[in-house]
Amino acid sequence: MKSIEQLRETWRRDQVFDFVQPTPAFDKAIDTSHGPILYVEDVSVSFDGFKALNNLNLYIDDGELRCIIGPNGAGKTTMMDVITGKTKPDTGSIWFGQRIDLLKRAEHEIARGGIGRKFQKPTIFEALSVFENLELATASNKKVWYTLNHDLSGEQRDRIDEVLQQIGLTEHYQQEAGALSHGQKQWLEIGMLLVQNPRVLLVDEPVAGMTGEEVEHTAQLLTSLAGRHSVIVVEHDMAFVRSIARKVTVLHQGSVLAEGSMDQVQNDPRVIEVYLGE
Ligand SMILES: Nc1ncnc2c1ncn2[C@@H]1O[C@H](COP(=O)(O)OP(=O)(O)OP(=O)(O)O)[C@@H](O)[C@H]1O
Repeated sequence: MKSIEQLRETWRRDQVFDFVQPTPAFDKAIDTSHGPILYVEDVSVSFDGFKALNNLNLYIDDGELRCIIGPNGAGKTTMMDVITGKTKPDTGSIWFGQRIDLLKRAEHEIARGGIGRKFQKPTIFEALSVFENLELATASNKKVWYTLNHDLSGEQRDRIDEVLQQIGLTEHYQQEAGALSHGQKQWLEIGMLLVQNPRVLLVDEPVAGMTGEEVEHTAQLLTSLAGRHSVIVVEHDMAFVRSIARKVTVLHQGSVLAEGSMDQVQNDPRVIEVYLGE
């Protein structure tokens, strides 16, 4: 008969109870060989008969930085809600690469599977240090059981150091998060997503309330993330969008009204009409 010690060695918690099974990583299944990492096709969402999304079609290429603009009520938030699984559309399909059907996945699976979302209001732990916040965010990755029961691995520590550099908070790593400036809190929250190595990052109004210097830093940060991640930025601040934009999508009444460079969309008569009529 095996001793308790021997049993412990062979016992795998994640194989005992279904409910502690870690979410399977999507990584290997994400097929971007045709270019896009996200396919949003013919997606409609109605609230009490009102169409917040109306046959929306949107394709995001792997590694691109896309800005999404549009007047109030255009459907930008609802678009992020359907991609992240918060809202299930009435019709249409959403694929992560060519093989993962996001409509069959729950919100937490999508988050852990590689689609990170940064809400407007930071949700950092104010009483913890910058480093501890990043450490906790690391723990919510796919190996959650492992991470909660072990010290950080060298690889995780290296990733946190790398992210601290990216978000410009290396010198503040011991500082209490609550004492950071508004901009630094926003970067920390982006960092908390980055330590989980998301393939896609959705960022909602990242520069609202920031100082000019903070806006500039945020522009550098988001542009530096493209390539390794696909970044979707929803923003009202046109000067900021202009400073980072490669391709811009204009939403209006739940559909794509125009798409192209910032100059192209700003000179599009349909876009001008929609914004002037706001
Ligand atoms: N849960 C809901 N119930 C009812 N109506 C909703 C709901 N969520 C959104 N809507 C409506 O759907 C439309 C699109 O809303 P959405 O928040 O997606 O637009 P938005 O482009 O993000 O706007 P804003 O720029 O003002 O944040 C709006 O008219 C909104 O009132």
